Amino acid sequence: MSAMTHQTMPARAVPASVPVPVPVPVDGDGDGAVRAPAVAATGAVAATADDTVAVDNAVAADSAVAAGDTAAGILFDGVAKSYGGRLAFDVGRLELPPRSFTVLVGPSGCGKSTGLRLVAGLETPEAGRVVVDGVDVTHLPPGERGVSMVFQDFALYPHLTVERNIGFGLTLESRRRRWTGRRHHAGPGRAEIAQRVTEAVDLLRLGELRSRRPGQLSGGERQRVGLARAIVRRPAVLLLDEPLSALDAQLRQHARAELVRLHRELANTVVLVTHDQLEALSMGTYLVVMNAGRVAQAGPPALVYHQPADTFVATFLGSPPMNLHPVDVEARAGGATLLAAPGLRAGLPWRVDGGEAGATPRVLLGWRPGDGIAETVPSGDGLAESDLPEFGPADHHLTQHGQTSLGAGGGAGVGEGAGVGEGTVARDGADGDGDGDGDGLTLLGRVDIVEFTGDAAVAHCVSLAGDWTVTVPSRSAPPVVGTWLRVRVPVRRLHLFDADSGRRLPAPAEATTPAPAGAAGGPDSEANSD
Ligand SMILES: Nc1ncnc2c1ncn2[C@@H]1O[C@H](COP(=O)(O)OP(=O)(O)OP(=O)(O)O)[C@@H](O)[C@H]1O
Repeated sequence: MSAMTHQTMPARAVPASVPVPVPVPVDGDGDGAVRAPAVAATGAVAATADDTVAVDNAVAADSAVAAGDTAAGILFDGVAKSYGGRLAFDVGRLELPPRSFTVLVGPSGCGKSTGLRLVAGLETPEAGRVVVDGVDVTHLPPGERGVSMVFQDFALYPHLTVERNIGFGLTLESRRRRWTGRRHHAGPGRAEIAQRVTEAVDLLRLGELRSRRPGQLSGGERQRVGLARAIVRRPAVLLLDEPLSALDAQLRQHARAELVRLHRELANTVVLVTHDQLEALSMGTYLVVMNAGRVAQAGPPALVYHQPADTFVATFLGSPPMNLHPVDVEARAGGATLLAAPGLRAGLPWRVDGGEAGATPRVLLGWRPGDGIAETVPSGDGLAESDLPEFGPADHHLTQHGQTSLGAGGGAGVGEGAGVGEGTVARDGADGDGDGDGDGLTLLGRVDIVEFTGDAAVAHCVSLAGDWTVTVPSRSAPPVVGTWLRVRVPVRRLHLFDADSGRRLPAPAEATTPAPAGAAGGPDSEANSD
């Protein structure tokens, strides 16, 4: 990840590994003659005598969009970018909604930063178009795209006060226009710069720090200055490349809330890159999960969490990750299905089939650790598959002879009841509450490890159906290593995937639920229609 802050960016690609200080003047004539302040070993920008560099050309203020006109959506249309013959970014079609807080998430090296750099103009794609606010910006210089970018460590000028750091880009802008004789479109004057800096200072609550230098600021304060420097340009699109990664856990949590608030106040489009799935789920209004340069799934975070398009998304989002079990599929009377594996039974009130091919698919059954309702089984020794209830209407009540409930899971998932809502994912049987009519999963396992996480205990269990984890709220008695647990999961919290392709096998209720606008699904969907 590059170490630096907000852009006026160089028109040429800057290697990701080279920290680029800010603001970097636009190399408008394309000769590469952009000089930037030296970067100290720490990643902070060192002062140089000539950090206001002579440059030419049209500059960012031309494209800085007025605050009231910042509804810029972003479209990747058949965009491909490779390095050394290896595709780093390969997206058929992906639309990031205007005014969204979009989060790009995925494992290291999956192409998140490349996507951001393609929007910023720091990279040029080999194929396809990047469209910002309806304008094809693929071949526009960075400074003419109406975007600002904040990098990982906010690299501030150590010799300048907070106030001057924030206003630096605008001052540079103003001088540059004088030098290049572009008086027909004057840069911001002193009064305007002062006013815009004051606005940014107020927005980021930096009033008391205006006269301090970066060395006198905490990490969180430096982050706010970095953001102020980006937003002072009033960008239609604000690109954030892991800006929180340098902060400690407490500051990071605070900074997340600040970013969400900032987005609300600016009402612009924000795109944040992170590899932190908690950040991805909690901050964004739109989520793009990437894998190996491609979009695995895009949509509102709650939808992506509750209806993951494939096993990659299912296991990448959520901590601990979703449990997956290979199961046998058996059709039952009345259009129902029994899923079975050693020590595991699940009844579904719908038929699982292989679509037009008609073949029974090989299936992976998934459930989230927070969705399981765990019960200890005191007479656990010697428990076996025969202890599982038979599939059928009378077999779903598991509270028998002295079993101890370890808490009510089944519905503690992220986004519960929000956005996607019960209606879109519910697929219960007749009683609609997910635990009736013999439906849902019952699974036996022996507790191997217990992790205390504060709010809960996570029991790692071994079973004939594979290893799995279940989360038990801390108000319940914690599971004990070596004992047996029986876990029940309501049918509406079960996930099915094709064992060969890994793709989701949607429940009937999902198939009839209209997807929210722009909520592209998995690899089959528009998001990767190429
Ligand atoms: N300038 C470059 N030259 C060569 N390869 C590059 C360059 N920039 C990125 N890559 C490669 O492209 C792929 C995608 O990189 P990218 O930085 O977009 O990933 P990322 O998802 O942001 O990763 P991380 O979370 O680790 O920052 C990686 O395999 C990376 O090694």
